[in-house]
Amino acid sequence: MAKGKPTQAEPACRLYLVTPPALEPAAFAPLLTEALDAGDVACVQLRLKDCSEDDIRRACDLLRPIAQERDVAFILNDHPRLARETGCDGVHVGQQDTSYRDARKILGNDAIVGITCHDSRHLAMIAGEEGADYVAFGAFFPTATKTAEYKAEPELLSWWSELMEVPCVAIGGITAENCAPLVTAGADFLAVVNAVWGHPQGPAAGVRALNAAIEASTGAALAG
Ligand SMILES: Cc1ncc(COP(=O)(O)OP(=O)(O)O)c(N)n1
Ligand SMILES: Cc1ncsc1CCOP(=O)(O)O
Ligand SMILES: [Mg+2]
Repeated sequence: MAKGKPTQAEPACRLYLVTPPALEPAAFAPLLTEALDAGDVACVQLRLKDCSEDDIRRACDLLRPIAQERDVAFILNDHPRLARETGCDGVHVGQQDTSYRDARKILGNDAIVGITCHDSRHLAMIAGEEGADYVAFGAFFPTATKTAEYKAEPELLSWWSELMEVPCVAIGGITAENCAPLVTAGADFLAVVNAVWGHPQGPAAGVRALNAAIEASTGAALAG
């Protein structure tokens, strides 16, 4: 994930993979490799919940090179200090986490800092003005991965992308079957957990299905 909007050489909407909330790094490494070798992925977010800092460090040390060797940005959820310490490309922080300002102070200007904005134009405007590298909206669809308290609509993506340069990420229950309205509305990135790691034919099939759906929706949007 380069900082800023995708260039003309890049697809208009790209995949943003978020890891399952619990994983065993050595067992997960081949799955991550399989997913990243299956097609275009802009970014991987390591999102481990209920883990010690040492567990997160160990996971970063093993998984970060797999992404970075493939020019895929590796972003850590929730922990800006650990992100800096372990050589991640950036951090994702939510409204209850470290503030944007502190995360930026910890990581410096070259790092990617993304912010959860739920379904809120107001939160997104603040994040954009403060200098966030992307704003994340969701949940767009029902999800079993996280208890989602907010429900976002595709119009939020079209409003944002028509008005703002800062890229927007859509998250929450996104699958190859339901993603078309989000792509058409202007999502720069689709963030997914279960559609890839829970795909019945494995993560490579998940990445291929999502990229095919993104391409089909982008083609349809250009034609229409
Ligand atoms: C890309 C992306 N968008 C939203 C979130 C959610 O962040 P947050 O609200 O801090 O919740 P947790 O993920 O920490 O449970 C995200 N992680 N990534
Ligand atoms: C982290 C997060 N934030 C809002 S929904 C969500 C989980 C998305 O996972 P899935 O793609 O499996 O619905
Ligand atoms: Mg968080």
